[in-house]
Amino acid sequence: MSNNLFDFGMIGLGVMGRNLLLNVADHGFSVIGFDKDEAKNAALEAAATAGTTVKGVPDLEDMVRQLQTPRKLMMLVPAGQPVDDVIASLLPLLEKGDVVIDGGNSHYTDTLRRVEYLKETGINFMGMGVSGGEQGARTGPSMMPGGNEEAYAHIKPILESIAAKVGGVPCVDYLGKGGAGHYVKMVHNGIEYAIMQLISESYALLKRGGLSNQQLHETFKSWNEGLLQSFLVEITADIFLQKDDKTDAHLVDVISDKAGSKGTGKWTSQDSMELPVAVPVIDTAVAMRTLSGYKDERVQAAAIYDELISDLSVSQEELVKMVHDALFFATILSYAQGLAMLFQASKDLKMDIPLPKVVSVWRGGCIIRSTLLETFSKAYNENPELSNILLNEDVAALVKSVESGMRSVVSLAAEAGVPAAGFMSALSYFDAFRTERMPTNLIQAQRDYFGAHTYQRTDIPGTFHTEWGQN
Ligand SMILES: NC(=O)C1=CN([C@@H]2O[C@H](COP(=O)(O)OP(=O)(O)OC[C@H]3O[C@@H](n4cnc5c(N)ncnc54)[C@H](OP(=O)(O)O)[C@@H]3O)[C@@H](O)[C@H]2O)C=CC1
Ligand SMILES: O=C(CO)[C@H](O)[C@H](O)COP(=O)(O)O
Repeated sequence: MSNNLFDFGMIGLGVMGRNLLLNVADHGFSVIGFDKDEAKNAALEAAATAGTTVKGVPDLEDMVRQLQTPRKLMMLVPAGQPVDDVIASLLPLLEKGDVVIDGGNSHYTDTLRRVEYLKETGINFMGMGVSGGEQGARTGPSMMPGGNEEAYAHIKPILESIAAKVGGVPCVDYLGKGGAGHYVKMVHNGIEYAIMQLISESYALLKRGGLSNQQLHETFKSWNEGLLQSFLVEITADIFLQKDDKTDAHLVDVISDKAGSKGTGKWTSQDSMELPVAVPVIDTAVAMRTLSGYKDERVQAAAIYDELISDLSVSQEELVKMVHDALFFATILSYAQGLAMLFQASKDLKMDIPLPKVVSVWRGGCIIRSTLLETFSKAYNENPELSNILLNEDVAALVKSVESGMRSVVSLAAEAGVPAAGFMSALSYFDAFRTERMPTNLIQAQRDYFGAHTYQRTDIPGTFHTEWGQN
């Protein structure tokens, strides 16, 4: 700490802000945090590692005054109005050249608006996705910054030092212009939603097959040692062991089935439709969280319709094998859809998102980290302009190796009445994607029939209209 001035400041000392700031301090930087709640400032200082320089203050102006120039500041506050409020409070306190990073889950259009607005003041505003939750923030998150590349150079040493590392490579990189950082994080969360939905469907099938929580733990644990190795599979294995501290039950069995959401999955779906790019597994995951909230209707429907159509017609051993394959297949499809969306958005929204860097940054620290990302990394390094990873031959080989298990699971779920919308959506997307001629020629005929919307032919160039039904 030189001149008694701090290297880095944080606004918002909640779950993410506190942990990320402590992580920065652990890497030799002097840090100062601001939260109007004095208890949070005290908690920050109390949690600091011995020998590090960490201070919490309840006054924003006081914090800004104690930062080295050009100032390097991050905010980790709830998305939306709080971010605009923080910016408004900061503006009179900052100078040209200062760097302000919004590390929360802001919508990328808000970020774009803020970048443009702050450009006039000479303040470098960057939107950055942070992933890894509480633990990741404390020990090594994955970070997805976008915006002004020159401003990134000022904060790069700090971010690289605190990021998760895979093979010594930090899981942070400059990911494109404007709102690119938050766009990449939004799609990351869309993929997160999709994989979580698929894991929950795997759980439903295995549970219907009679696996106990102990067996579910063992199954997910062994999956995490193979092709399916990932953070989400790893924590799922742990979850099945957790006992409730209020009853004798396993905690998972007493948790309400209404799933929450803060919006990023929905934004991914909404934006995919704007582009447009098809991301049906993500759409399905969003829809299933929504449906989970309609508890009263589901309870009524369960009384009207027989929930248990039939038992599963396979042994537990066969079931575990085929669900494993289906989960692997559909997980690949979830990444494929999200990455295809990034490919298109990068061009259409002029963000120049480098996909090889995106998958590299996702390899460690983040919620969707998995061994599969190594394969995708290789695919994008071979061809950075790959529009869909399903077109890469290594990925195709993996997909083909588990395709039959995927088909068996969809049949089994349909037969037995186990809801598996994510799996079904993944397989249907795949079957459409690998189809040279979809049946959408009929839709074109219908559109032209009722609305004179015209159509193109397969044999003659041009646009055509027919007076239908006259021959
Ligand atoms: N939790 C997670 O796993 C992850 C969260 N994120 C994102 O990071 C951001 C922060 O999340 P998280 O740390 O979990 O949230 P918390 O609610 O734990 O913390 C938010 C902090 O922001 C402060 N704050 C709220 N409004 C303002 C304001 N107007 N001015 C100044 N400070 C304010 C709060 O202060 P106080 O309450 O004292 O007023 C609080 O300390 C969100 O955008 C979230 O979506 C991203 C990745 C993972
Ligand atoms: O960004 C995150 C992880 O990457 C946050 O944990 C986020 O809150 C998850 O989304 P949701 O609350 O909608 O499930």
